[in-house]
Amino acid sequence: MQTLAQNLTSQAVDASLSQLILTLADTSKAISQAVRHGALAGVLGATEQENVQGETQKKLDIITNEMLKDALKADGTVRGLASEEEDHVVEVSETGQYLVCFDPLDGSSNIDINSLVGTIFSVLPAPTGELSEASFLQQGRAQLAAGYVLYGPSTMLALTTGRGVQMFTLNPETNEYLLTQDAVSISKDTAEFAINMSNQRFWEAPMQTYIADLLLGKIGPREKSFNMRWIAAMVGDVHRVLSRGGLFTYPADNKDPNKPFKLRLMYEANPMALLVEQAGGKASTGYENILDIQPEQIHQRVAVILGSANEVDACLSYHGLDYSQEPDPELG
Ligand SMILES: O=P(O)(O)OC[C@H]1O[C@](O)(COP(=O)(O)O)[C@@H](O)[C@@H]1O
Ligand SMILES: [Mg+2]
Ligand SMILES: [Mg+2]
Repeated sequence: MQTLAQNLTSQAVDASLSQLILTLADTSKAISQAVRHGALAGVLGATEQENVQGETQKKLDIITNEMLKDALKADGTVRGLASEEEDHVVEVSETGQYLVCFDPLDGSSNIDINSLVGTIFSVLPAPTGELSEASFLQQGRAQLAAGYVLYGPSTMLALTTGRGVQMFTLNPETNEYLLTQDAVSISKDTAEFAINMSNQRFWEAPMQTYIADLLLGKIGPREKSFNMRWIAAMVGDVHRVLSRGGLFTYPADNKDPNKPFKLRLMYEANPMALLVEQAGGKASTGYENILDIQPEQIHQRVAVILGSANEVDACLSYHGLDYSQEPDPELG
């Protein structure tokens, strides 16, 4: 089995980008250890602090953020970073070529129940000139690499550098990531969906109707039964979608009018959308392709609908969009 380093070489990934990916991977091994020790290391539980988004930070949110920041500062290829747990962008090295956006620990509410959590990252090219928040506001299509590490029964890394999606499993004996799945491909069709059903009454009408039709199963317009899953960690839900297909959505809701969306564009939606597209799936807000969004803020939130291509199309058709048809050449 190929190691991560061998795989990057065989894919002819640029040397400095490979170095950055290996740094992220090495840090995830240390995070995996910290997560694994759990209550033994006293790392569970919340702190008194809130992040810029008003969410109480867990101890592990802060620990993992510091681990990634320290590693990226030492790496030498990074110009700046943006993190869920940092109010502002952080300048790293004047000579760095890359910007890294990350969610150091996704699925924070799962920490204290010993359930799935992960790290999500996105790598963008660093524009020349002074570093500011504006340097980061690039469309998801500009990402040079994206991936996540899932700290589950085994620790797994899913990665894309724009050459499909590869999955690596951390060998606990050698502490090395080994390629366990190449050319990951999401099935076009699925009978499984993931949504937080407790928000149902707050969704927009198209999502209400779409989910109601899924729940009707064989006796409804879809004429097929669907199963539902919800891990409460995007990283776990997207891993399932990449592994066996499915539709994952965190749609717009009006529970809190000041916060219509939950997931963050720069370090949750964009990297996951690139992985999903590279595996043959689709990722949309319901109204536009996630990778085409022009970001306005580093902590901006978006609606997310992603997964098996035909099922995402089915969901979009309820939003008045039909992406499954080829464009009409007559209409130009
Ligand atoms: O609390 P809910 O509605 O189940 O939301 C779960 C969602 O929130 C998140 O946990 C947000 O991520 P963080 O834990 O990094 O804040 C997603 O991973 C997940 O899909
Ligand atoms: Mg998250
Ligand atoms: Mg997080």
